[in-house]
Amino acid sequence: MSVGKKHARSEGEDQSVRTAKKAKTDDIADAPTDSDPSMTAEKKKKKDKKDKKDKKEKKEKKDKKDKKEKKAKAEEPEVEQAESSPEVESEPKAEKKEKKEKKDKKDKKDKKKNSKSSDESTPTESAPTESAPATNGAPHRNGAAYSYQQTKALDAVSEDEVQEFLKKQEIAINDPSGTKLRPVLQFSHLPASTLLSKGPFASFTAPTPIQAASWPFALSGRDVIGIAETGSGKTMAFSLPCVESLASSPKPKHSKGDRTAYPRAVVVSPTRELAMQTHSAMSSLASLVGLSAVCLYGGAPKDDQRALLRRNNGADIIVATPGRLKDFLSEGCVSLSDVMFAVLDEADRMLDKGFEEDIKLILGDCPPREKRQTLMFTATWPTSVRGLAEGFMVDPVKVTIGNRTRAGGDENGEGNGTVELQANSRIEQKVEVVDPRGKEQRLLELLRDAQKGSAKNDRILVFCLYKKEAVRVEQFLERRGIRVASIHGDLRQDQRTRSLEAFKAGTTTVLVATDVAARGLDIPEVKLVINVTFPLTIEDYVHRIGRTGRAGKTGKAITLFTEHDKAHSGSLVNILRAANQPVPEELLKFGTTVKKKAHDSYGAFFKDVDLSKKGTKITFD
Ligand SMILES: Nc1ncnc2c1ncn2[C@@H]1O[C@H](COP(=O)(O)OP(=O)(O)OP(=O)(O)O)[C@@H](O)[C@H]1O
Repeated sequence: MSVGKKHARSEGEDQSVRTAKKAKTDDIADAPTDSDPSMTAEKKKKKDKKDKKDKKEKKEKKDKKDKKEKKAKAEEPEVEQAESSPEVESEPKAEKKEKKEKKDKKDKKDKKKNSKSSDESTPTESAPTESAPATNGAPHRNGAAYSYQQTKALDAVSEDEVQEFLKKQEIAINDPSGTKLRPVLQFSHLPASTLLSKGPFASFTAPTPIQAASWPFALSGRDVIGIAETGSGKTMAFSLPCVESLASSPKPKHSKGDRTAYPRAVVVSPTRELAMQTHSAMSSLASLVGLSAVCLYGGAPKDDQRALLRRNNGADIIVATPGRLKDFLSEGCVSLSDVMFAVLDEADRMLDKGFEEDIKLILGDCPPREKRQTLMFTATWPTSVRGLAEGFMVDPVKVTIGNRTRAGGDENGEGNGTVELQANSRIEQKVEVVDPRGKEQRLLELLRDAQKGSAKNDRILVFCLYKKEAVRVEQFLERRGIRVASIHGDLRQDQRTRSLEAFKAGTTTVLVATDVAARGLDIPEVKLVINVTFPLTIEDYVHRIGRTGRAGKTGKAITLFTEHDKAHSGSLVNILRAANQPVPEELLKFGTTVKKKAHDSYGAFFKDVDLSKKGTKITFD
């Protein structure tokens, strides 16, 4: 059994068992032992005294711990915080149990079928794609009238050409239902529709690999997990099927006096800026077929957003950050009961501890997973979230781009099928091991060097871990004459937006950011990313550097690595090697053991660096 599956079980099924167990232990702890008739008065007195002392000690300990936690919180690194209020996806218990049993049975069967490929993506190389897929014409379970029909143009492509494309683009598709849909190699391979007749892809030459491989499944109404490198067009990968799905189905009617907004699609993003960006992309597409999209995010007046919802007749699509969406849900301004299409963008971030409860609540407000289509996209897919993700989906098709399935392979070079973390291979990565005290000075040298001569207007993104650090670094650079702005959680939303706009427009060429800017932001022409302080996780490193080298372009990332970051040396070495990047000797000295993220149920475990991994470039047309 994979760790992912184990995880799924511990998150779902064991919940009731755990509660029952806890109740039992609580019973024992609270049992009034002094009711024992054999106890003498003397003994009882002694016991009372001891209990009092224990209680006092316990209280002191707790106060101390609280104080410590409070202090630690004040110095916490900057990550977008979720304001959670837990509630699980609501399903009757018996139904849930029955479904789970069925799923377990099916999982076992699928596992047997896929035993060669383990629980992860299987390269489709040897499996012929079908020219008449089983899903042709089948109705979507979310009620969408759209039906995916493989086009004659795609039928006409030879099987060799399809296989060549899958191999060259390192596309792996794992479909538990065994449907083998061909990737759409060209936009002209997509079925004709009103949306496509408006020419939404005029500025692109061909679908990116993640779009090519995931569209046929998503357009067929299937749940999809899409994993592809940063900057590879994942937004359009989920936007097109979403808009097609909505455009083909009538909007359900609600009573005239009902002022609640009933969107039919919801996209959840971890940060405000990413939500705004995704909203802008989806809105452009949706407007081509008369659909509307509204963005809901924190830090901006709710009244304005409420007014937008009303003006757009409730809006067909809502792109939101979890906190603000939850607010609107609890106020009754928004209901997700009509949602046919739910997307978790940056899915691993949305499913990790900070947002997990919010996501359970949001998806719990949508129709059950059997009646909606759920899509998850990301560039990084750590084992810890995989089980949880599948619990929100029905037989998801997993589409993975990149040679990620070889790590941990046997002596014949056969992979164990595990999807590995991978950085965009068009980014030149450099790591400098430095003295922590010299970081700011080194940053200044790097900036001056990178913006020499004709490169003086090149955009550079500088990442810090802490908000206070970002403020300090910004001031340090400002004092030395660098045109700089910053984006972090201590700024008001209008300040954050202004900084980002100035950076995008090129009026500020250096942007100092915390990890609120690490994921998803598509800023044109960022030439260089500098990590002043290493992020909390290696996944965040991959996302941070992924702000450069987007849409087929090249980019550069420089990381200042200090002894304080040595816990990350092993995973960083892995990432560098997989992308054929130089590994400095000084980095190796910190060790090459990879400490996997600790998990509540399984604890931390270790894995050696895979020195055999080689990266390959994915080409854009
Ligand atoms: N078919 C295409 N051909 C060329 N460029 C494309 C294509 N599809 C999307 N793009 C462009 O590629 C850029 C990156 O796309 P997008 O922001 O969706 O990447 P992403 O995979 O979501 O990245 P991240 O993992 O960082 O969130 C965008 O500017 C987008 O307009």
